Amino acid sequence: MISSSFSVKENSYCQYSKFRVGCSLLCEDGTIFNGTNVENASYGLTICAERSAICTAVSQGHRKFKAIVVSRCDQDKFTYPCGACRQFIAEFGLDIDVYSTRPDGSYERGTICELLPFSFGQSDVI
Ligand SMILES: O=c1ccn([C@H]2C[C@H](O)[C@@H](CO)O2)c(=O)[nH]1
Ligand SMILES: [Zn+2]
Repeated sequence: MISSSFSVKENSYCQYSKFRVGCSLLCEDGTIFNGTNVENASYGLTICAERSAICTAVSQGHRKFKAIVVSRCDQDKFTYPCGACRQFIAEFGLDIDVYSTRPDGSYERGTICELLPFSFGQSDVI
């Protein structure tokens, strides 16, 4: 998962920010989907790597996810998904593990519930 997120990061389309992000999403059945950030000249249309991977997985009929691994740029620090992506991940389960990596392969982990406490979700609207 970590190495595949590193690899897919190279496909990042990020000519505006130059901030390359790669993401690997593990489904409960073991299938892995990858995603990168895809930027746009109309900046606000940019989609993050996390949402890109989730949309790919859902489009292929997968909805049950165990973990998501995110690798960003080549910075030597751990960073976590933006607020929009946290909300997007939480839609599919508050127990999903979120891993943040560093270029040396080290990682930190937290559940989406820890990253997005008091979240708004399906039970609030259905
Ligand atoms: O969780 C995040 C946060 C940012 N980005 C992307 C969006 C944009 O292309 C670049 C800089 O914000 O990083 C992601 O892919 N995931
Ligand atoms: Zn995001």
